[in-house]
Amino acid sequence: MATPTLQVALDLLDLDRAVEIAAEAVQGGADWIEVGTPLIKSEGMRAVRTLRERFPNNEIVADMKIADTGAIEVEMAAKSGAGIVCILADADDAVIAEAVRSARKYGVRLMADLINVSDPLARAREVAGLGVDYINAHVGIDQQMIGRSSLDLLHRLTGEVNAPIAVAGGLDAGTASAAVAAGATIVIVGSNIIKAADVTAATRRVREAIDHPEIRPREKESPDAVIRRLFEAVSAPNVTDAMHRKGAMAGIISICGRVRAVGPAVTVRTVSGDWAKPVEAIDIARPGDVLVISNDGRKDISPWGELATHSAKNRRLAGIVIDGAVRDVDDIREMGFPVFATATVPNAGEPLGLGEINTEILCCGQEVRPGDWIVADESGVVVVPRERAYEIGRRAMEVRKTEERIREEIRRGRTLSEVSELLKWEKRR
Ligand SMILES: O=C(CO)[C@H](O)[C@H](O)COP(=O)(O)O
Repeated sequence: MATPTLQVALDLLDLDRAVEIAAEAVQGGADWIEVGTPLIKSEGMRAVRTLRERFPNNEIVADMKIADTGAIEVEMAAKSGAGIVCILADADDAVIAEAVRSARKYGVRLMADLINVSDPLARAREVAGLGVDYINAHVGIDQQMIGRSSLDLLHRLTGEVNAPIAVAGGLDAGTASAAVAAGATIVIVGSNIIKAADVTAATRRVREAIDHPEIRPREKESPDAVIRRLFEAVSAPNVTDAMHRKGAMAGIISICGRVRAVGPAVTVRTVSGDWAKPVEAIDIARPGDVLVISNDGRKDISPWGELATHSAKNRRLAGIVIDGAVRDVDDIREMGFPVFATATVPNAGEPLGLGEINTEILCCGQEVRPGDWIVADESGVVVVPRERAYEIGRRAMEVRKTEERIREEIRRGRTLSEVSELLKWEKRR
């Protein structure tokens, strides 16, 4: 088997950062350098020219995602120094045919990207027939976030298409290795290399994995276990970032300081400090659930205290979130159990049995339904609609990864303003 090609995808906005990251990736064993679509949109053909000059020994791939004017876009990329130009397989045959003619004229190769193609196998065969050089089994970044898999797409193509197959879409060392074992000859990795604090080490891990490919049995995890794993790895701020600043409860804090609670909500609506329903809900909740209680925002009476916390802890609940007050704070702190509340007050309520369990409630300004996911830490409490929990978990992980690299660049001496090119990207009016 020929050595597979490792292509690093520079999906960044800033050319200086892209050059630095590319250098580290090449040191780790990347063969081809892809000028990612965001970089091309941000910096234009200057990005292709610069990377060509800085990396004379590496193939430069221009991810133009061509949809129209095939000839001129291939010409631009070729004249700027790209050796391979990416076109959308979804483009009309007329666009692909023109791009192929232009590619032959300027001595470059074409890679057709199967992103969003409804019948990938049929289209892959067609574009290969039109003269495209490589087929890219690509699942795009937004598609990955809702659970689509590039490996699944790859499996539909290998051995069926008369062209070398590249694969892209959320690959890491493990999935890259499996992709080569399944027949991919070009492995494209973006996020899991370029967002790493140590890009060289991350590239090396992928290099090593694809040079010794193996099919590893995929871990069987339930959807809820995957969601929990994702949310446990991120912070509440990562989650609100992923939700475009939505989902955060207002005016609620952690009673025990540095604790976290992650889990699906069991909701409780109670009235005027009545503690019957909150305590009944402890027995209804499953281990790992978060009890989310609305007490009409009343801060003068506590429907929750130490004994309830003790009981919740015994039942292995993940935490308590209450739009209202709690008491016995010193005992709760001693238990170190995650309780999030809007106030503390020593007054107890009465067990009257008013209210409801597992209905939609409003908690600190956010609607919470049974089964919505809660991510709470010292920064606050975020509620994630249950139908978007997987997607938001994936997006929050990407936020976390992006911050890892930025943190590393700040550690190396840059300011946050420089790393994020603040002046360039301030919103123009
Ligand atoms: O073309 C792209 C997005 O449209 C990316 O370059 C490609 O998906 C690889 O990046 P990642 O590994 O982060 O998915």
